[in-house]
Amino acid sequence: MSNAPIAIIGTGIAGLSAARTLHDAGQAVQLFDKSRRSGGRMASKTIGSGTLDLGTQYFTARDRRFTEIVHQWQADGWADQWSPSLFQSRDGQLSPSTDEQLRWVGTPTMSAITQGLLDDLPVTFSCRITDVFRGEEFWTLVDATGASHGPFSQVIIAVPAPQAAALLAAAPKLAAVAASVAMEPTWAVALGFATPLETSVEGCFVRDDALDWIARDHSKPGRDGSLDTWVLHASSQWSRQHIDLSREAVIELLHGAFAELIDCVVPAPAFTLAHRWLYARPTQPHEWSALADPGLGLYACGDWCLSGRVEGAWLSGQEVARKLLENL
Ligand SMILES: Cc1cc2nc3c(=O)[nH]c(=O)nc-3n(C[C@H](O)[C@H](O)[C@H](O)COP(=O)(O)OP(=O)(O)OC[C@H]3O[C@@H](n4cnc5c(N)ncnc54)[C@H](O)[C@@H]3O)c2cc1C
Ligand SMILES: NC(=O)C1=CC=CN([C@@H]2O[C@H](COP(=O)(O)OP(=O)(O)OC[C@H]3O[C@@H](n4cnc5c(N)ncnc54)[C@H](OP(=O)(O)O)[C@@H]3O)[C@@H](O)[C@H]2O)C1
Repeated sequence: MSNAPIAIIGTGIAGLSAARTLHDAGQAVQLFDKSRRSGGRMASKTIGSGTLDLGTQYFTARDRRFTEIVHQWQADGWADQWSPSLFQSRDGQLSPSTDEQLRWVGTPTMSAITQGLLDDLPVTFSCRITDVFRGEEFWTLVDATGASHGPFSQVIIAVPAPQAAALLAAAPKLAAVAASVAMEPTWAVALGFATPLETSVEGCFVRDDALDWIARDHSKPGRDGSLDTWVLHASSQWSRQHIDLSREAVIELLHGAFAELIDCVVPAPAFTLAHRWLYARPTQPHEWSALADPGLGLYACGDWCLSGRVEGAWLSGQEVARKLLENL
């Protein structure tokens, strides 16, 4: 066994789930991410004195192992339950839609969970990996500036499937599996109101043309900030149809759909923001858990290997770590 560390590309929940387990098993890891901080689709956006969850809104825990770790995160102060006043909207009709489902969020921000998992593990941010190749014994990564990183004993690719396919070129079978996964986009819009809206809605499953989900971000536990903040998610279909629209136009259209849906007066927002998630969710769940070529030392994990949700991403990271340790 070599002393070279294991490279992990991606500091979303899947990459960090794997990283933490490998580190706890005594393996040296080195993480890379193209963003400036961890979280990926669980990232939080800082707005003045507050933050917003533009991606993941909440997560559920159905698997026993994930339920246990979520309770650990709660004990660590990284996560808490969110019990919004839930509604649904169908054919323009808004109605209460209470249920018994436990829903969790990171506290005080969604990214607290990945920040907690990352802790002091070695990481290089703002580093987009473009090439992953193997020499006689070790792996080398090349980033978008042309700089090389390595040597590494093994590589885990923990990025959305369409981005993983390119990085898996050294293992054509794994690359083909990743390339077969279609992922849908989501346009997200945040609105901040100086005066709280006069509605009891805190979360709403929407089945209309444009919107898919709205949430009163401010109602989540631990959120600060002076504005009454809302996050609106467009449906996959609407997002695909409007993929190249300007941010301003998307804000105007989704703000309009929100004002029609909600049961109160909607004044002009004091603050607006739009974000386009190109690879928001796989079109369908899979049962791969994780991809592995142990002979080469190349692995892949991510939500797209399982349920397309936070729980699936974390479980996929666990599985990739298990497979890698088993083959050392
Ligand atoms: C709008 C939206 C709403 C959602 N809502 C929910 C929800 O309510 N509940 C739920 O359970 N799930 C939800 N999800 C899904 C959930 O966010 C994902 O399943 C989960 O976060 C995926 O984690 P991951 O680690 O697999 O991938 P990611 O979080 O995408 O992490 C991949 C990381 O890899 C980095 N990366 C990519 N390419 C490179 C490269 N070439 N070099 C270096 N770094 C790279 C990225 O910057 C990113 O940090 C939502 C997703 C979106 C987009
Ligand atoms: N926008 C994106 O890009 C997304 C990517 C990935 C996931 N997204 C959403 O995350 C939610 C996670 O699903 P899950 O963990 O299974 O949460 P649930 O709350 O259980 O929701 C699943 C699904 O069930 C319907 N639903 C649940 N509770 C209610 C309720 N009280 N009233 C009405 N409907 C409810 C709802 O789907 P429908 O098709 O039945 O409307 C929920 O979506 C999940 O919301 C993903 O969409 C987004």
